[in-house]
Amino acid sequence: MNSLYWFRNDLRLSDNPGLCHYLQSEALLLVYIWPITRPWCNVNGMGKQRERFLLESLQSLRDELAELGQDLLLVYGSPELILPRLVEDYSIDRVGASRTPGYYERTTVQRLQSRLTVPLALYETSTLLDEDRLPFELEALPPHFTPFHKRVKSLPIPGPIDAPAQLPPPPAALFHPVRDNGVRPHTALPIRGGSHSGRRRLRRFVFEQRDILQYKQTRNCLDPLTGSSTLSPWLANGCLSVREVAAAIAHFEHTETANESTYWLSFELFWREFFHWRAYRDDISLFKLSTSQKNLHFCTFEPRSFARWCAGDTDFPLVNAIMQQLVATGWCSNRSRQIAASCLVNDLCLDWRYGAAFFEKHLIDYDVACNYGNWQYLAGVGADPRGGRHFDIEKQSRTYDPRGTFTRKWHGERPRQPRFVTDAADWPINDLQGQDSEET
Ligand SMILES: Cc1cc2nc3c(=O)[nH]c(=O)nc-3n(C[C@H](O)[C@H](O)[C@H](O)COP(=O)(O)OP(=O)(O)OC[C@H]3O[C@@H](n4cnc5c(N)ncnc54)[C@H](O)[C@@H]3O)c2cc1C
Repeated sequence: MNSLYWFRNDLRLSDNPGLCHYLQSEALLLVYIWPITRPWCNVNGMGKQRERFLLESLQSLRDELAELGQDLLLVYGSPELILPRLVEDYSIDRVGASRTPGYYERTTVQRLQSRLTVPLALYETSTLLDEDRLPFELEALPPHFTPFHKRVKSLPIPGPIDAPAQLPPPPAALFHPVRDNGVRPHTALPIRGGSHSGRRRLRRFVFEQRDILQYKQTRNCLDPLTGSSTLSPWLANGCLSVREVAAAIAHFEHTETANESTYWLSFELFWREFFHWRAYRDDISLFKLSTSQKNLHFCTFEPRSFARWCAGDTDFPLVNAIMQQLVATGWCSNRSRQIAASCLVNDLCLDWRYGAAFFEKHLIDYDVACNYGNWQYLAGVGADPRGGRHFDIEKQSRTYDPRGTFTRKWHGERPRQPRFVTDAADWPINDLQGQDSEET
């Protein structure tokens, strides 16, 4: 039997339950389809750092596959057009892929299913628990994190499965090298995509430097690699599985020590879990401005405010520094994301989705469920029982950047600008007043 496995957000060999279903095939075609980024909320394309991290993750997967005599076919286009063609060209009998949240992702799979002449199976590869292990139907998912966590926190999490020792050979196909986009990691975040780097970071954070023991105290640090785990880029691209991270924490707690911090890191993994299941359940409403009459979100779209926020040129030096860090490195801390998001929603009164789209473009850890779920939460239209969070940016600066080191490092101080500017050429006020008008 010939099989095709379509890698999506599961760019790894170890703990990949989807791939494991195809080890007995006669020939196995492994495919990755470059994500199509659609223009949305004045944002288009993928940021250079996000693209770089993804390309490195693909190269690393390809290197791992080469050791097992396999390769990865990297293609560009729509899955629903590409995969049926590959099925025909390579006489494929069955197709497998990981299940991923997201409305476009789901509708793409639906269209693909209607075009394929062979069965398509989807596997859960990105959550701690499988859907059939949840103690409720997805439709009855608790509305907020706390009741969700109470119901799932004691359930056994399946251990990660080993990488296959062998893979069936690929069919005779033309495999192209993974391109290099010429971008290097920023010196402030010198990390690379791929399972090897992800596992190294996990080992260091948990077992070697044992930073996990102070995580609860340091997690709000604005710099990467020194406060929080900074595992998100590998988790989001699937270079690391969330079960591998959970297993490493459990092993550390079992063999070394458990404290509030080790508990807190697992706790954060459940936030990720919650947002993933919410994204599956909420589908397209994850992208709606407001999800009910109760949480109608009043906002405007003032292009200049949005442009200033994106460029890190607002009247809030800390927000400017965060935005500079985000674009330069592709990452910013959870605290920074909350501050920047609150600024966009509450101080600039913009539609939260514009901010989410900008994050989507740049984050090397972009994850549709975590990004849109957290933005909804911040804007008070999602899973937050308190409804909307307005951060006092001055207070946040005093607490999290008391000496202004972070703000200076990322050039957050900008000359203040008038709140509204009117270009006399576009809006000749003097004309309206009947002064200085030129006869035409
Ligand atoms: C507006 C906004 C947008 C966000 N967008 C994303 C995104 O696109 N991708 C993404 O992975 N995370 C997102 N987050 C969640 C969180 O900010 C990042 O997961 C975290 O900053 C990653 O750094 P870390 O790995 O050092 O996290 P740690 O604090 O070390 O946490 C460990 C892991 O737990 C998970 N986690 C932690 N906090 C959250 C959270 N609030 N929600 C969901 N999962 C969490 C992540 O997988 C993270 O890697 C967003 C948060 C906000 C407020």
